[in-house]
Amino acid sequence: MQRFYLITSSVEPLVQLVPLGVKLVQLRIKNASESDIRRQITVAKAICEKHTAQLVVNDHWGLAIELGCDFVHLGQEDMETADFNALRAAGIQFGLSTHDQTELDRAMSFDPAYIALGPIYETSLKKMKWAPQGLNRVAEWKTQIGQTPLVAIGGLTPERGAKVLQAGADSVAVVTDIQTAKNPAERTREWLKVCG
Ligand SMILES: Cc1ncc(COP(=O)(O)OP(=O)(O)O)c(N)n1
Ligand SMILES: Cc1nc(C(=O)O)sc1CCOP(=O)(O)O
Ligand SMILES: [Mg+2]
Repeated sequence: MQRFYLITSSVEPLVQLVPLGVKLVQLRIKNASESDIRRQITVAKAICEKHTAQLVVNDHWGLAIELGCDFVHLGQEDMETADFNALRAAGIQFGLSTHDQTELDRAMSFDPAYIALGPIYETSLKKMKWAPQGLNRVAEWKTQIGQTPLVAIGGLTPERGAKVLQAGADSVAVVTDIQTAKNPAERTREWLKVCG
């Protein structure tokens, strides 16, 4: 699995960042109309195909099927409504969010392409009911899930990302650190270096 996992809130940053060598990208759109989400997924898919990057569509599994995407990310609430049979029939891989043991047990029963654990550190992106998981929890999750890839998310910076990878994560997912960087391209290069 790719060690650096870039998540953006819209398709626009992908135009600049994917050509830098980012190979795993999540489009995490909130609060847009369905037609605009459809447009953004279509553009993101074209950019990722051109640069041989893997696009992961967050939440919108129905549109992912409709638009011929091959990877989605689902949280625990998304899992309530997702049609896993339809996803499997369409050959779409899925990654699942987890925050505690109950969620991990549930998620593993779906045989996901990866398990995400968060928030590793405090995040300013969204209000969360879980305290920061910390590095020991990363190691514990990896021990439990074995060969299933582990994605760590929440409050990550390049410095923290290196420690999280060392603790056992296979991949580090990042939103705010790049979204709010003065120079997102420069910051992305830094991440790519840290993730080797
Ligand atoms: C890689 C990764 N991990 C976790 C999440 C969070 O998913 P979810 O809990 O469904 O929350 P939203 O992102 O939809 O607000 C994620 N998107 N990606
Ligand atoms: C979207 C999201 N989900 C999380 C989880 O724990 O499931 S943490 C998180 C925010 C990650 O963004 P940032 O890099 O901005 O902290
Ligand atoms: Mg979700």
